[in-house]
Amino acid sequence: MKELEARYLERLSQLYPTIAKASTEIINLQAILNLPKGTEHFLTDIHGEHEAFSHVLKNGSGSVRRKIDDVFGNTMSSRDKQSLATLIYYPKEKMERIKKEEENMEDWYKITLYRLIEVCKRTASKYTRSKVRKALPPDFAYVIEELITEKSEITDKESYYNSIVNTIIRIGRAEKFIIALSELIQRLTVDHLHIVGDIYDRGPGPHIIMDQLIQYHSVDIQWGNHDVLWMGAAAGQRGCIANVIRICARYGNLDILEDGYGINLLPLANFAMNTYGDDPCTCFKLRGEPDYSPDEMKLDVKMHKAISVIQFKVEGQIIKKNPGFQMNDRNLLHKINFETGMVEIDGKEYPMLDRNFPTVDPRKPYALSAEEEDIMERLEKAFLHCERLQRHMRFLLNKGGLYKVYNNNLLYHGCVPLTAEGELMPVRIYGRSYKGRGLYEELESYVRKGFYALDEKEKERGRDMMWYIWLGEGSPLFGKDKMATFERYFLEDKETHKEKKNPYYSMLENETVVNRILAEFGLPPEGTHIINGHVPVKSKNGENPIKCGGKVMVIDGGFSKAYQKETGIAGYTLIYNSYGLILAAHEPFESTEAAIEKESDIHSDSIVVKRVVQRKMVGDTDIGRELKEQIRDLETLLEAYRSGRIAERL
Ligand SMILES: O=P(O)(O)OC[C@H]1O[C@](O)(COP(=O)(O)O)[C@@H](O)[C@@H]1O
Ligand SMILES: [Mn+2]
Repeated sequence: MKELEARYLERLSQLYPTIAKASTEIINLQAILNLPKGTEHFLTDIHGEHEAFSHVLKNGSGSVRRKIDDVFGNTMSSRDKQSLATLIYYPKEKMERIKKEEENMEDWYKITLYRLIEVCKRTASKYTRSKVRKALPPDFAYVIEELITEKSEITDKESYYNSIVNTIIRIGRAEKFIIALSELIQRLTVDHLHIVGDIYDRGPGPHIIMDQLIQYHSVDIQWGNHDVLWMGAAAGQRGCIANVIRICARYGNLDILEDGYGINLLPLANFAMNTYGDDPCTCFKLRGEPDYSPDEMKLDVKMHKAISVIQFKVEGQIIKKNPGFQMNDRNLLHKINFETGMVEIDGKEYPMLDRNFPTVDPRKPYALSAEEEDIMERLEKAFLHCERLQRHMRFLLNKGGLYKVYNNNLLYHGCVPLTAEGELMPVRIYGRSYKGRGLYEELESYVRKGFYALDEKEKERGRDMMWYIWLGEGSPLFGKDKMATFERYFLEDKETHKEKKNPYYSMLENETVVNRILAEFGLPPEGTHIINGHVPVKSKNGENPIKCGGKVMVIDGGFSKAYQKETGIAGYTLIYNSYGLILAAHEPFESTEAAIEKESDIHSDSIVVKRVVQRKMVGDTDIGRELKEQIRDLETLLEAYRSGRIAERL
């Protein structure tokens, strides 16, 4: 041990070779510990709605607006504040409009620059100089630093300031400078972003969201069931591929695959036209309001049906291959009587709403036809070899996981599967039983194996496990007894469509249970929270996202347009700044266009869930803990220098 410590100190002394250098670093780190904690932003269930996502990212769920309020208080009208906020969110677009209306642009530039610099000063004051410097846009780094740093030596600050601003305007750089300042404010307002799952499916732009996340300065992701579905598809798992395409078809979003990811769907389209040419495919009507011509609509519903039938077949094969999944009862194709058009489910007979299954051989209902097989082979290759998709999935793998413990909060997308008694529910994974945190970790390791395992068998298990995570009863990301896709397409009886939620969801007011979950993940019962998404909060029915006196927050972002329309669901996002936790309730997002034009902000209401007694500092956070460790190590090094154990490297 002593030897290890000596070696470690030697290494450290290479980085801090003198007493002076080690001391400076200790002082710097100590200074960081005493700064206010950075703002964390939590978003979930974005479901491909890239415009709404982008807006919430820009407004920091109300954080930018709060900064403006802090700086200008009563000295600015609410309208002006909103205009300034909109400018900060959409500087380029907003200025285009202003230029058309404003008569004296020079005055406008002056006032605006002054205002932006004030907001910028306030947002930057929470951080060290070095951190702010790293965030500065290179073109304006020097001048911004000048403007946002207090200059006690300069007595006539106003004229110093004015001369800089006048020069910027005179040489025609005002617009670029306004854009740079606005983006800097956005960048500094939120220090770290958490995405609590479900970036993909239902909306039109998940690939755009992924690109934005890759650019974002600091983010972690807790995978949602839809994200793992896409990961499985990218890994070449056929059940996942079929589901991904089915959901894209269902929402009129096949463009995501064709244009976004360059996956060729022509073979599927041809096959669908040939096979279901005269079939009205009434069970496969689209959801949402895709911008389609009647012909496009016709083609899409046929593709929707074609891929759904393929899905039921390949899923049947996966279920047979993996008896451990215990999903035999989800295999329903062999329960259809193709002559009478009845299907038997749980001992009851139901009439099928669709009776046209030209590719299903009643003797071998789960076998793909030769054409279907050919399509799946091509799709598998296309998913595996799509560069953009693979890049997006690698990002999910690198920045994400199934859960995260961060600054005393436990984050996951769905739930921790529980028994009816509120105990951790054991789930069998390839012959062994896991629960709670162990279950999470085992499943996550299989997801990674699905991409990286050398052993082909393990890799295949990993891939199949991704499909299971999407819809399995024991999946913490799904948290329901079954996914009733078959019933929802083919049976009229709504009772059969019901998917029963895991007992977890009805026990969130039970403090003993909640503490049990927290303890399972190594967290104490006090000062900690569970943050999850996945279940839309039906505010119309009086549902509340805050449970267990504020210990649990279910913050489905409610971004999904199709869901908003049907149930009046409100979305929630969460902010955790140095003063506490703030829940933001959102109204439906109309469009980026409206946000700029009408200056409407979808963030409507802020509910303070928890206000800390003492402002939280970096020293109180996880990073603070690491910094304190570094300080301790450096102090040991200092001691070694001073006692002569290690010589300075002068
Ligand atoms: O309404 P849709 O898009 O058909 O999806 C319904 C399906 O989505 C699920 O709710 C899963 O998606 P979520 O993770 O967004 O809840 C299934 O349980 C359900 O069968
Ligand atoms: Mn989900």
